[in-house]
Amino acid sequence: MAHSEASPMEGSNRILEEYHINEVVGFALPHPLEELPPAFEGWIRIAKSLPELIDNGQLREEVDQLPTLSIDELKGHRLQRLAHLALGCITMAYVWNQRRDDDVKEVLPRNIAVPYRQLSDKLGLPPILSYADCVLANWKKKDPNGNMDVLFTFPGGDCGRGFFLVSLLVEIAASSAIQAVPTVCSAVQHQDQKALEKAFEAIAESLNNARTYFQRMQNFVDPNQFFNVLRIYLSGWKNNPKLPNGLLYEGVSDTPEMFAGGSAGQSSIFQCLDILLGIKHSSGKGSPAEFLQEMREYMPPAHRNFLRSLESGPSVREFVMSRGNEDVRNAYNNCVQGLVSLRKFHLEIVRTYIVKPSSNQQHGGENRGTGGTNLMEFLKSVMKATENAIL
Ligand code: HEM
Ligand SMILES: N#Cc1ccc(NC(=O)NCc2cnc3scc(C#CC4CC4)n23)cc1
Repeated sequence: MAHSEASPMEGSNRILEEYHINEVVGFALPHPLEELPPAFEGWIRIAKSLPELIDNGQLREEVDQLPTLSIDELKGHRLQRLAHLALGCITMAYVWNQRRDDDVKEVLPRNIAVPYRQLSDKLGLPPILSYADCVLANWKKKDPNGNMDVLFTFPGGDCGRGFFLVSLLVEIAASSAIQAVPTVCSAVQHQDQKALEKAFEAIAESLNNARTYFQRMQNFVDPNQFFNVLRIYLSGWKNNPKLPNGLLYEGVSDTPEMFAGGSAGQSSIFQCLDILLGIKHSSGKGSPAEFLQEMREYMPPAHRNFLRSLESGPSVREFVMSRGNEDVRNAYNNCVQGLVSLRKFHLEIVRTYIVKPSSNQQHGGENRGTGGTNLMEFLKSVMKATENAIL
């Protein structure tokens, strides 16, 4: 990671800003916009009404009647992120509609496919709803005392709101761990044991705090609504038997294309901490490491580059193992333990929200993760690899 000569804290803020990482909300988009220019009101109107339009069977008709708009008027990162989020939500609703297997659309009409691909290319994001869209950019301050709400959601009652907002709160709580990353790198570079111990302590505290937000999921999200409704709208068209060839983006390409469904493997927080702490996931064909690497392509480019820059720096873990004093080793282990306990709790959540509801289904089929892997094996492997990093 590039180092500035300024003081570690000032330098670290400047380094993080360069990678579009905010000191308050971390990888989340600070102050997302809520409105598009008047010409685009149709996109916002439809995206804001997906549950109603799907329920009364009007969604696809409304989308088909949209004019094909030029995105030239959509200036600036925030406006483009809002438009990308709105079109992502409309795309998922248009493809999956009322969730019946015989009701899937294999062609996305040109009036949204063309601007959606143009915005995706501008932003370096995939033309499918991603974590960067519906968690990191899908929020607003509801009132002056800081209550938040989502901008868009899907059928399933308050399930989408709870799922996206709790994830955002975890991201924001864990952002103070990211603030400490440049300080860790600088302390290793200067072999400053005390500074390194303090930075690790800040990371461990941040992860423990993030876990308390994680626990709110059970208050806000109903497992059956999540599994039977919301999950369908987050599904992608890569290795998905419901869209075996992928989705045809009319007016963009002549052949259908495959893109993976939304995944929190697209969360930069966890991947960043894995890299910093030297946690290696099992690799090889179809492995967790391969899946997580692929999910980086679905992140905003600046965040993808931050992870790459972190990977190219000196190994923090090597330094702790070879030169760290006992306090540094303990502080390092507390950070790893913080990630282990988050991932153990997450496994419990997945049992409640996926394994149990899916066993209530007739076919009781294998729980497919995004990207077609068996998700429990994936998550257990990721948790075990974290546990194995304890010194
Ligand atoms: C109802 C709640 C949740 C369910 C059912 C759930 C389910 C899953 C599943 C199935 C995966 C496997 C990969 C994928 O398909 O994305 C996954 C991965 C992941 N989830 Fe969740 N999740 C939930 C809540 C959360 C929350 C609140 C967070 C915190 C931001 C989170 C963070 C992650 C991360 C970081 C991964 C990638 C694997 C890892 O780094 O451990 N999840 N989750
Ligand atoms: N059966 C089944 C089955 C059920 C769920 C999944 N995967 C899944 O929901 N991934 C997303 C995810 C995981 N953890 C978290 S926190 C925030 C998000 C999000 C998001 C938006 C979509 C981008 N996520 C796989 C299989």
